[in-house]
Amino acid sequence: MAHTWTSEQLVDAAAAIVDRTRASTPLVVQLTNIVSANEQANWTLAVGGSPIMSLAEEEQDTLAQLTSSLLINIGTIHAAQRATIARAVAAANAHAKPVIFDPVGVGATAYRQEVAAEVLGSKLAVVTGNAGEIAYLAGADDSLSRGVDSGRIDPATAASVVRSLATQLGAVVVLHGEVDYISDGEAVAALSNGSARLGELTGTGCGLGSVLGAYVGAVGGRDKRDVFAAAVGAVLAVSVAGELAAEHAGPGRGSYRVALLDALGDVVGDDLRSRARVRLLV
Ligand SMILES: Nc1ncnc2c1ncn2[C@@H]1O[C@H](COP(=O)(O)OP(=O)(O)O)[C@@H](O)[C@H]1O
Ligand SMILES: Cc1ncsc1CCOP(=O)(O)O
Repeated sequence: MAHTWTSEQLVDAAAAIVDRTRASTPLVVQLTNIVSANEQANWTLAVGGSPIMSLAEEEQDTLAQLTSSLLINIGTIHAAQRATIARAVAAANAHAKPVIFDPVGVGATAYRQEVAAEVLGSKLAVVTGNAGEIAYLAGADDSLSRGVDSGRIDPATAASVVRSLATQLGAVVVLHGEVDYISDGEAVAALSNGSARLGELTGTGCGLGSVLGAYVGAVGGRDKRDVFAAAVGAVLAVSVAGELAAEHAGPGRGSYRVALLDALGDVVGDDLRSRARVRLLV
């Protein structure tokens, strides 16, 4: 079925979600890695969400009832977390809470691939990753996957990979990088905001996962059109904050990291309306 978005409508819907999230404070349960967790909690707060990081399998049923969304990130996956993830995803599905999955480094090891396959067997609202991670899940090209950093991907391949993976999973798929590609299986949006300085920091892709958690939590996750707009909003919020931070920060990466958090805390819908560079490819 053909979608009915224009790029202006999509940016406007995304901008409204940025503002709505600040008014609604969605709770985002996050099972994530030990590298990025603190940054992710702060990014969630910065965009108006409420983070709770969790490690215990025993509390997942209760958290699933309370939460607006669940973020799963396998960046430092281990056996106990694997069991916790299985319980959390099952509980979120049972309570119809949207699940965002970030398969960090999935191309790197067979163990990550086993865990990712388990998560992909559940109902997911959004799958988000860099070119290597998304290409691996789509079965596109092994050579793109290397550790937790992005591989290069050409635009036509990126567009077709996100669309086919979105159709296959029944989820919105985000491929982030210098240009970001987002699809709900029908539309494919290419977003070219951002700053090369985002590449100076680890955990920006993970932080994007937390922003996705907040925005998808704010819209509820039932309507694919809303989830698509929320995903576009999350990528734009991070990318536009990345641009604003680059305009103010000192030359060191520590300064950029702080300026980025500040900018993310200040981003409002009108910043997206004035700065978004969004093209609908399909
Ligand atoms: N060279 C770049 N130019 C513009 N935006 C970028 C660039 N690299 C990354 N981004 C933005 O940074 C955010 C995080 O993406 P990325 O750097 O791919 O994450 P990761 O930490 O997984 O490598 C995304 O919103 C993306 O749009
Ligand atoms: C360095 C590292 N190692 C395991 S998880 C992680 C952080 C990855 O963050 P991102 O996926 O945002 O680059």
